[in-house]
Order: sequence, then structure tokens, then C-alpha cells
Amino acid sequence: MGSLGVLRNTTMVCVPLMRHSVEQMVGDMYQAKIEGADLVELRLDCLKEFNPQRDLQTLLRNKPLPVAVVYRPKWEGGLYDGDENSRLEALLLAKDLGAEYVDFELQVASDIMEKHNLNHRKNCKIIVSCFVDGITSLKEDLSHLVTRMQSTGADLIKLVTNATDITELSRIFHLLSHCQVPLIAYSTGERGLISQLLGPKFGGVFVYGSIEGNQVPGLPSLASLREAYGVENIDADTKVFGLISKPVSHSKGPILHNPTFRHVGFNGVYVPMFVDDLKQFFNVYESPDFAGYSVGIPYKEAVMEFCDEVHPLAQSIGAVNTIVKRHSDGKLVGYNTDCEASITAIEDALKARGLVNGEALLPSPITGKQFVLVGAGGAGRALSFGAKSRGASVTVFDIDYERAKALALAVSGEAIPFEALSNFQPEKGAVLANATPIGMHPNKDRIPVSEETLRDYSVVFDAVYTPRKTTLLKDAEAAGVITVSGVEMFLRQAVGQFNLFTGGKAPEEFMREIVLSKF
Ligand SMILES: O=C1C[C@@](O)(C(=O)O)C[C@@H](O)[C@@H]1O
Repeated sequence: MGSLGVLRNTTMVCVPLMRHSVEQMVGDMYQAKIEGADLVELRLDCLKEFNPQRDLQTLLRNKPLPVAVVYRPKWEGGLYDGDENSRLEALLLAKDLGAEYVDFELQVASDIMEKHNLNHRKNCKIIVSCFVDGITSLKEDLSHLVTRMQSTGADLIKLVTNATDITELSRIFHLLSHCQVPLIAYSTGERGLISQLLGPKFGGVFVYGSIEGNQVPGLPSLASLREAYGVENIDADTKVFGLISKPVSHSKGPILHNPTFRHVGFNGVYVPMFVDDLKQFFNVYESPDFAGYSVGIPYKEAVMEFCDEVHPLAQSIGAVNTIVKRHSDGKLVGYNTDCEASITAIEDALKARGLVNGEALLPSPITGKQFVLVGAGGAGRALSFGAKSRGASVTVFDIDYERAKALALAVSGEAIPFEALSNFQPEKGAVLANATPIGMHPNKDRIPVSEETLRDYSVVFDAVYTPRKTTLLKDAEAAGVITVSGVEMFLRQAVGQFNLFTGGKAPEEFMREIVLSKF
């Protein structure tokens, strides 16, 4: 792997090393360099049997990259619980031995800076850090806290929080854009991930990533920072797009949309957004920087009420999977790209097998067929409206029978109680479409219907795309049935989204290549 290249922003990519032995840490430093990191963070508190004189010499003499030395005490969330003076002495020693950055916690920073005259040192920069356990419960104003950290004489300030909601991150973005001193600020956990990924946009000094084979929980890999997110290309003008979903980490959207943006020279970044509360989310992220969204589980229907306008197709389906913030007036406009994506994926698979629906030259290979849909949520609604538009008759199953009935009514189909699904006998040549998360990673082994009935269908489609070949598709294939993977729908809906996000024409072949090679 090569270097991350010349950063368009000033953000540096840092790898925290939390190994137990000095040898492993040295090895990881080299690995980090190979993978393109700009610096590493040495977490001394993770070392077992740490001998400051001996080990710091070894670490700092062998460093292939600049280092930030951290010796985190238990009282600040680290592992060290020994004598405080020994801890601080080790940090001072690291400074004398040539560490480029040394990290002192806010609680001790002023004293130590004054006592050791650290304001006047040469090569080593002082990071003053603070962990905030819950931004919202913080008694002090965040900017006041930053001012306090700044007044210690720090060269860099590091503020880490554990966001419990994505909306809290907007305060971090605000701080990053307004702070007078170089600031590292991010939130941990799945809900905090975008504070890392968007750091370069708002002026964050470091973005943290982990090296291959030594994944630090909650941190993106260096490879994904570079290949998926392209952090080196993000700047203040970068438009932010994201997948609003819960859960969200399963999505392959980032590895498809980001390289495609770069391929056509569009200055955008696409990130996973773990959203708990749609209303709060849209209230907080109203700036034009947040330019558009994909919408995933479980929000495709609920999100409609937050759109200022909804495209007629999405309106009739009752589900939105794409939102664009219109340039001219900032209004949120909702669309549905799932519908055509899923139906054309099924149609094309049938056409490719020569199944053109008899001699009658009907408009679609599914015209007149029974379309058995499992799952009446957002994706299911899109599928059934698509099926209806092609003249198929829709049979709906959902664990929520009322929901199934409502959808059946909307597409002039029939709803059948879920319990009947395992013994359900479809019409000859019927289409089976799974639009539930059954079979999705990590519950990969489950299928929504009984295996014995699979051979009765002419084609089986699964909207789940992680894994690419679900158990349902494997079983259907084994039963000799044509299968259509959710990956095909995923690709097609993303093509539609790309067009809406950028106002341009998606490079479909390029996107297909990514899907074939990376999914
Ligand atoms: O259903 C899906 C999948 C998706 O939610 C994802 O997981 O990336 C993205 C949505 O746009 C799409 O409609």
C-alpha cells in the first residue's frame, strides 16, 4: 500500500498503538508507515512491564514516523494506575528523547507546563487533552472548556467525547470550525464515527485510523479512510452525503459512492449516519454542507414527514430512500430509487435467461405473474409498487398483518397472515421477493420461507445484500431457481441516487466494477 498522498487539507492521519509489548509497538509503527499514516500515537499505559528509560529509548530511536506519546491514567479512561509523578516524568522523558508530541491531561497540564517551563520548549508540541463523558450533561459550556484548555499554553487541544446521539456531533463540528488553536475533537463509538470522518472538512488536526490486523474498536481502518472516504481529498467545500439508518455499519454505500464521487471529480463525501431521532437530526443538520441522504432501515417511511416535497412515485409508494437538499431554496426533496432498481434487476435477470413472458410480447417478464412479497416495510413497498406497475399480482406477507393488509390494499393485491408463509403454495412461475432483514449479516443462516417451497418459484430475489449470496439465494439456486441478488438492486438504486445527488450522470460501468470487485 502506498502513502496517503499529499493532503489537500492539513489533517494528519494518526494510528493509536495500544500494544502490550514494545516490540509489537515498533512493528506496528512500521506497519502504520507502510499503510500511509502520518504519525502514530504510542499508548504507554497499554504496555505491560513498562520501563520508561529503556523502552522509550527503544521506541523513539526506532520510530519511522512522528509520534504522539500518551500515558493515560485510569482517572482519564486509560489503563495506568500507578504513581502520578512517575507517569509525568515518563512523559517529560519522552519529550526529551525526541517525541514530536506529548499529551498531558487538562487536569495536570497547567501545573506541569509551568513547573517545567514547557511553553518555551523547541521541537516537541504539547497536546492538552480532555475526555468529556457526555457532552449534553457537561455543566460547563464546551467553548469555555476549550478556552480553559487553550489557556494552559497547549499547542494542540484534544477533546474526546462519547456521543450518545449523532446530533451531539454538530457541537464538535462547530468547535472545530471556530477554534483558534489546532484542535483534535471527535466522538467515539458508532454514533461518533462521522466526527472522525468529517474532521478534515471542519479543520480537525488529526483523524484516527487503525492498521490492518490490529483493529482498534470504533476506528476506521487506514485503508477505508483512504480508499472509501478519501480523507485526503476532503476540504471545507466538500459536500456531505450520508446514509441515515439504524443500524448503519453494514452498509456498503461508502465504498461505492465515495470512489464514484472522486472518479467524476465531484467534491463530496458519503458517510454512515447512525440516527436515533429523525426530527432532531434534520433540525440540527440543516446547513447546506449536508447536501443529501440515502435512507435505510427503519426510516424509509417515517422520513417522508421531514421532506418538504416528495416525488410523486415515492409519494405513491409511501417510502423515500433518497433525499436531496435543493440548492435553490434548501428544501428537502424525497425520492424513491429502490422501486425501479429492484424491478429492473428482476426483469433483466429473467430476460437474460430468455424468459420474456411467452409469445404475447407482454411489457415485462413479470406481467401477469404472482409476486410474493415478504416484508411490507420501505423496500417491500417499493418492490410491490414496481411489480404492480408491471402488471403482476402482489401477495404480501409481513409479521405485522395490518401492515401487510395496508400494502396489499394500496397495490390491489392480497395479504396473507405470516404464519401461512411456510406452507404457502405459489402459482406456477411466481416471483418471490424478500424485503425483510432476515438473512442479513449477522443473522445469515435464516431464510424467510420454507426451503421446500422454493422450487415452486421461477425467480427469487433478496433485497438483503450483505452477504452478497444470502442463504435464501443459495437455497434457491440449489433448487434450480433463477436468483437475483440484492447487490444488483443496491447498485441500481445507488446509480439513481448518484444522479440525484450530483445532478450529473452516474458512471455506471465504474460503479458496477466496484460492486463486482469489492462486495
Ligand atoms: O435499501 C437501501 C440500502 C441502503 O440502506 C444501504 O444499506 O446502504 C441505502 C439505501 O439507499 C437503499 O435504498
